[in-house]
Amino acid sequence: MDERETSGAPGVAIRSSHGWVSWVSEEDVRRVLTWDLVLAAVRRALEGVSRGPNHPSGAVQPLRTHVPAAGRGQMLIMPGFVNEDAALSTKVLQVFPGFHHSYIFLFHPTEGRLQAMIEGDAITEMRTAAASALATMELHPVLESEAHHEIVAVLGAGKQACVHAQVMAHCYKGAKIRIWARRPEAAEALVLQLRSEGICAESSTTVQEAVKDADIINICTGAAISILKGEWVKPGAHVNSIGALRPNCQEMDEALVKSATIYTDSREQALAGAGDIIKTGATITAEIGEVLLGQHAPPKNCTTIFKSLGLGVQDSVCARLVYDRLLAETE
Ligand SMILES: NC(=O)C1=CN([C@@H]2O[C@H](COP(=O)(O)OP(=O)(O)OC[C@H]3O[C@@H](n4cnc5c(N)ncnc54)[C@H](O)[C@@H]3O)[C@@H](O)[C@H]2O)C=CC1
Ligand SMILES: O=C(O)C1=NCCCC1
Repeated sequence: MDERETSGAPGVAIRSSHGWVSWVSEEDVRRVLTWDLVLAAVRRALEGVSRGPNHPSGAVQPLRTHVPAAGRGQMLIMPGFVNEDAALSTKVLQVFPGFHHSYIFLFHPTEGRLQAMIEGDAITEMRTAAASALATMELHPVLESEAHHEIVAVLGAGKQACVHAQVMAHCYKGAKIRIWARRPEAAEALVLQLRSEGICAESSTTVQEAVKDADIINICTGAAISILKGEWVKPGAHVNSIGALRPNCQEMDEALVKSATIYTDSREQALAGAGDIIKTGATITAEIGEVLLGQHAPPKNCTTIFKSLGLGVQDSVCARLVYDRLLAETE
């Protein structure tokens, strides 16, 4: 009999001395994940972080470890456990010149054995954008008026910019997306891709033009110094800030950070790594999980910032989701 038939493991099954382990490709991840599934899973992860490790629906979220490697690269290690989802994993992210990829190792939550090795880039993209979308919907709820279509600025034209535009269009029907990128041709290419997906998108030539009157701003670049000034941002707008993830980096100017109410995915991770908060001495009002749980009511009509650090628990719930959906396909 073909060993694959006997393994019961989804994806490409590899026999280890501790049982079958699945190798799950990027293609399979993209095939089984939908925005609604990822939004729901990331919500449970964020709530779990804010509930803490001792709650029955809590999560365990250690700090990310950075391992500088010989030469010019580094390895980032991102573990996480979400009890509600039986999701225990570690993401290993390789950041080397010309090579920037991640792998998620998913473990059986009670037996400890390795269940799957999953290519991690698609999960990283979708769960990061989902966290931003969840924060945005809490802090900048969809307006009742059907006449109002949110203006959404996206700074950057890379992987995160693309998924942020897509998830914003998914959550805010009729949203008008504006893309700014350092290279205008990259912004144009993303605009064409989004339009081909039925999303209303246009490019802007400057950051200031992109964010003018915008209701929602997504900073999705590799910038290490501030590219967004407070004076350009409409009072009451919401900003998702997902980059500048080192204590000495910044992507928003002090005026913006100081004028806004600030939320994060993890207080602990933000105080360890978010230069926008560390360098400005800004106060974190609440974790977004506390808002999702109804433990904190966001103020109305204030400018808000979601400082996203990226958490291993977000990867864990998505990895579990992918594995379970692939398993269901084999049954
Ligand atoms: N918070 C989170 O959970 C996560 C955050 N990130 C962060 O998101 C950011 C974007 O990541 P990806 O889209 O995967 O990268 P990418 O390489 O696909 O795209 C980066 C974009 O930023 C632009 N860029 C680079 N330096 C710039 C600068 N100084 N000024 C303006 N634009 C600049 C590039 O031209 C490109 O358009 C990075 O800062 C990354 O560290 C990525 C994954 C998760
Ligand atoms: O959360 C992730 O995944 C991250 N990816 C790139 C930079 C650090 C955070």
